[in-house]
Amino acid sequence: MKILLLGSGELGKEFTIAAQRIGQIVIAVDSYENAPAMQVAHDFEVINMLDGEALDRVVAKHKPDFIVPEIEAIRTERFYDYENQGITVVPSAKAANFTMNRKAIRDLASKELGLKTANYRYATTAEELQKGVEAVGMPCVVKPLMSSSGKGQSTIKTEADIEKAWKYAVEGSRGDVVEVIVEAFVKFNSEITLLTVVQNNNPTLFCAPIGHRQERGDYQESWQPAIISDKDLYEAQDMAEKVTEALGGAGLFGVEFFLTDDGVYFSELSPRPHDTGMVTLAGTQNFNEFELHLRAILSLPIFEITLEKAGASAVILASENSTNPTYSGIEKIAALPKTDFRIFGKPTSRPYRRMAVALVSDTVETPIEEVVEKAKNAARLITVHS
Ligand SMILES: Nc1ncnc2c1ncn2[C@@H]1O[C@H](COP(=O)(O)OP(=O)(O)OP(=O)(O)O)[C@@H](O)[C@H]1O
Ligand SMILES: NCC(=O)N[C@@H]1O[C@H](COP(=O)([O-])[O-])[C@@H](O)[C@H]1O
Ligand SMILES: [Mg+2]
Repeated sequence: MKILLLGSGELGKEFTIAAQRIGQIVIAVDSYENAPAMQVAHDFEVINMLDGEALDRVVAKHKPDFIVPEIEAIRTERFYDYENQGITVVPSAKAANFTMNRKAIRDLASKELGLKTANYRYATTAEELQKGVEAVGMPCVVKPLMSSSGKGQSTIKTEADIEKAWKYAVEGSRGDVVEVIVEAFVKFNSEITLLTVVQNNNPTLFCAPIGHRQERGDYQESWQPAIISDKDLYEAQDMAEKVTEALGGAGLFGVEFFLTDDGVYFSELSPRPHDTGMVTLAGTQNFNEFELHLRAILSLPIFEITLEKAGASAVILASENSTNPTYSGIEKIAALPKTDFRIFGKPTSRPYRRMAVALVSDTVETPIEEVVEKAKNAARLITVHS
């Protein structure tokens, strides 16, 4: 089968490797040359994926069987057309289109499906944001409707923050829409990603929940399994099933939840492998999240997902701009037991750009905090130089 991968970062690279291993053809697309997945794909294209005509050209040229989005910033409206042409858009044109825009997915989850979410409003001007803040109360979180990895996201604690939050969100917005969502701050005890695998002819399966910690809206460490109550787990699974069913198609979704004293809140979801799911690269499961995504897409039956180990991942970020990033400390991390790492091979760095990840695993009985601590210490051994 021929797969057109739209987005070629670290997640796409691992997906491509999984696909290559079982003889699939991958054409990797991104906005810059030598992106991680391009380094391991059969062929590549460099285009602006928000440009519908450029997308049409690439689709017409390669005639893929599958289109697999790897990022959100894509002219996803075109996907409905590709579906009509007989191409399978993963997981579905609707899933990719709805999750690209926080408004579409939030209204679907909250209004249509009745899932519990933070109270929220939308705003297209600083004045509307002021009204939104009054409605949801402070503290609250502001995010551009189109952004990811925490870009343009900030927390409003006092009146004085409103104007700043508006400007920051508009600057951090990636699409052509100048609109933000303002959400009540959820005082969560922890947050999880529930990797949910929707299969074409078989039941939906759930991975063991993944816990994670975020800074600046971007993940720093993730671990599996997250220790949560059965009640919270069933609530999360039920919500994940409802939202993935409404979006349609087959594939792996990363469904994000906040766990609070008054139950589970739905946050958002990725209709594709999730960054926090990189912990599965530590060998925590019989199949990692990329293999699961691939199998579900190809309609290869997945009999079960088993938790084989406890694991943790910790990110390794760049601190400076560079067009030739290099790495030190690899021999140190390599010397550690039960430890592995990935260097993504990004051709350039900028402050806070995720360049690599440390992976640690241990027996399922090991206290998960210990595994996380080891992953953090391992990550500190690698330095990105400019
Ligand atoms: N309403 C909220 N209350 C409390 N914390 C929040 C809220 N919204 C977001 N956060 C924090 O910010 C993080 C990032 O938010 P969110 O997942 O919405 O951003 P994102 O830009 O879509 O990130 P990604 O694309 O990496 O998933 C959350 O995981 C959580 O830690
Ligand atoms: N939270 C979404 C996420 O983790 N996406 C992953 O990061 C890449 C972009 O990285 P970059 O900004 O360093 O190019 C994306 O291509 C994807 O692999
Ligand atoms: Mg998120």
